[in-house]
Amino acid sequence: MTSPTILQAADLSFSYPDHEVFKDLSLALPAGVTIIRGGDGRGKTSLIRVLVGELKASGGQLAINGIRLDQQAAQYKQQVYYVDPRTEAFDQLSVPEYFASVKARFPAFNDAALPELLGGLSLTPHAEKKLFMLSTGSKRKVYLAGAFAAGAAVNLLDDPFASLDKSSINFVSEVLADFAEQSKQVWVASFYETPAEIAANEVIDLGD
Ligand SMILES: Nc1ncnc2c1ncn2[C@@H]1O[C@H](COP(=O)(O)OP(=O)(O)OP(=O)(O)O)[C@@H](O)[C@H]1O
Repeated sequence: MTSPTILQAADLSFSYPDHEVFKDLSLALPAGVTIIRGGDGRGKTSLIRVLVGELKASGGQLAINGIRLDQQAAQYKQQVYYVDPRTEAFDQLSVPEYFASVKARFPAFNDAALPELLGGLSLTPHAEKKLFMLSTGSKRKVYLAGAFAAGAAVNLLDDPFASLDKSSINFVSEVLADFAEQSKQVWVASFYETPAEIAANEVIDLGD
């Protein structure tokens, strides 16, 4: 039996004013883990931001659980967790305040998972700090922990191993291996090279 599609893209195209990034991309992503693979500048981040609804596609359609971005944008976006890893938007929040903000958006937020997530990502010593006090890697880990707890239907992780220590990479891989087995959430992660640690259900290859 094939799993039902959660995230659907039909003939999706995206261009910056001076060049085309991708054209007529069609996707039918079921629950589990999908990897976007591509070399430098191939469009991984742009594709993620189009799927989130932050960048407007130049053509095509997107739907999550049958809710179309062009018809019900707010309801579509409510189903998506994505944080630009470089954002400074949450810098003035403490780690618990950041998680509270995620919980306010995603009612299925799993508070009970936080201690294990913080431990697995070696964030426990930083658990009360404000985000601006954290290193790039620790901040990225807070956003990853937020994703893992949020319970969103679609989760987009841009280069999730970047700036992470080996033990956190192993932990993220284990968490994603668990999410590969469930039936309600799509996990899309972009990488320069498909990592051996991650068994993806689907791969979107943007080339080198
Ligand atoms: N705001 C922008 N305006 C114009 N071109 C852009 C813009 N942002 C990115 N680009 C270009 O679009 C292409 C795709 O960029 P994107 O960041 O999506 O690729 P990527 O695969 O995520 O790259 P990397 O792995 O280097 O982060 C690149 O050629 C990039 O230089």
